[in-house]
Amino acid sequence: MIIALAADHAGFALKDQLRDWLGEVGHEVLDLGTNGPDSVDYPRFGKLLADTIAAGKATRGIAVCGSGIGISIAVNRNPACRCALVNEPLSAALAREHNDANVLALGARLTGIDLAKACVTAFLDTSFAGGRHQARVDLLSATTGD
Ligand SMILES: O=C(CO)[C@H](O)[C@H](O)[C@H](O)COP(=O)(O)O
Repeated sequence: MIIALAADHAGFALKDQLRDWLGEVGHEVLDLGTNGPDSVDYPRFGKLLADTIAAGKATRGIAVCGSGIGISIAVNRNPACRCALVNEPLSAALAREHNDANVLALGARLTGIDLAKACVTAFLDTSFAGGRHQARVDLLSATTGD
């Protein structure tokens, strides 16, 4: 499984820590930037991550900005992505189990590295439950949603 990561200037340090840790524990990672503190626009990096998922170049994504809000909105504009903004691991697990989320969003100004790692672990280790949840996820992909 290839995991793509993207962040803005507020999220790049946490993104880099997660990238290095994921690599150390054996995951294949794709770092889409940004790679420094210079101010950038989260919609560009959210779109880059979403396009990467939509193109099949990665099967999971991690998106980081200051709060996680802006970049999660950006990722979710692509219908190929179901991006969940979380700040604790149970939500990360439920995002997989119920929503088949393929992108996790984190807020670097709100979530420290240990909590972020716990969220990422739950996100990567939890399977989609299917069943009644499949029809609901299918509705998310439908044009009108009804
Ligand atoms: O999108 C956000 C807020 O919803 C993110 O937290 C951004 O990282 C933040 O807006 C960036 O703010 P800055 O003052 O330009 O560093």
